[in-house]
Amino acid sequence: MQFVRINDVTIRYSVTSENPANPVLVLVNSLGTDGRIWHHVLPKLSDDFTILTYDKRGHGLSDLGDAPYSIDDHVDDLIGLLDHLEFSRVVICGLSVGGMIAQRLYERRPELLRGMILSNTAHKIGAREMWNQRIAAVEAGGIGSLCDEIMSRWFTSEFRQPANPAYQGYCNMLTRQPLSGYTGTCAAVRDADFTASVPKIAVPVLCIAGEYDGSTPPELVRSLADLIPGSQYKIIEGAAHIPCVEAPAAYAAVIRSFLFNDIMD
Ligand SMILES: O=C(O)CC1=CCC(=O)O1
Repeated sequence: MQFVRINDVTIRYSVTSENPANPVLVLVNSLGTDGRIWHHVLPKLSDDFTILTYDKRGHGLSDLGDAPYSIDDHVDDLIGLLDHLEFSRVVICGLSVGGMIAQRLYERRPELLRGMILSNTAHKIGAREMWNQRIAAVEAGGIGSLCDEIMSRWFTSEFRQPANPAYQGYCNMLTRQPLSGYTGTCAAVRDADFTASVPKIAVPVLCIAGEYDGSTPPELVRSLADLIPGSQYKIIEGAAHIPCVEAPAAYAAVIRSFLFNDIMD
């Protein structure tokens, strides 16, 4: 685990097995989570890829910075982190708002990317009013007041059992995120719309949906894939919004297949 100061914000990051011969895969976490969501996926991919994970600003051990944020604030941090590590021509895998960060990174700095995995995400997620209501509810009652509702979209009912300690752990992860980091990123998602820019993406793209995803349902992810020429679309069965937690083997397998068949020469 390492830390770097970027744009006056301390960012926590981690890089696996830095073998210069391996392609770099950058994993970008979702709203209300931090880089630990990738824990079960890393061992399945790290023999063949150098993997960068980090905590977006306002999440995990990274600083808050000045909330609310825009997607560009998150993209500035990621560009700073890639520059710091001297990584370029990476494959990015962004989950949910992480996928929006990926879409905007491509728009701003396409030369940094050789491929994209847009996971449980879309060109536009949710209506402005929905995000404003969520921000107001969290400001009034804390993130915990929405925990059950949010978890019902993140995980299947099989996972959401009180006897499942992992379920409790991810509730803790959500509710322990800094309030303004969470609401600040809600504002970034609210204000983002990449409908016009994603048809211009000209690197290989894999769009991943979770069968039971209540936040970015399969038909929404499919509509993103339909906008991107030549993109692939895969559904992870038996998972919801966070398949890297609920179905890490299936998730790593579709990523591996895409990387080996469509990215690496
Ligand atoms: O918490 C949610 O509703 C799901 C979500 C939307 C954007 C994101 O990153 O997560």
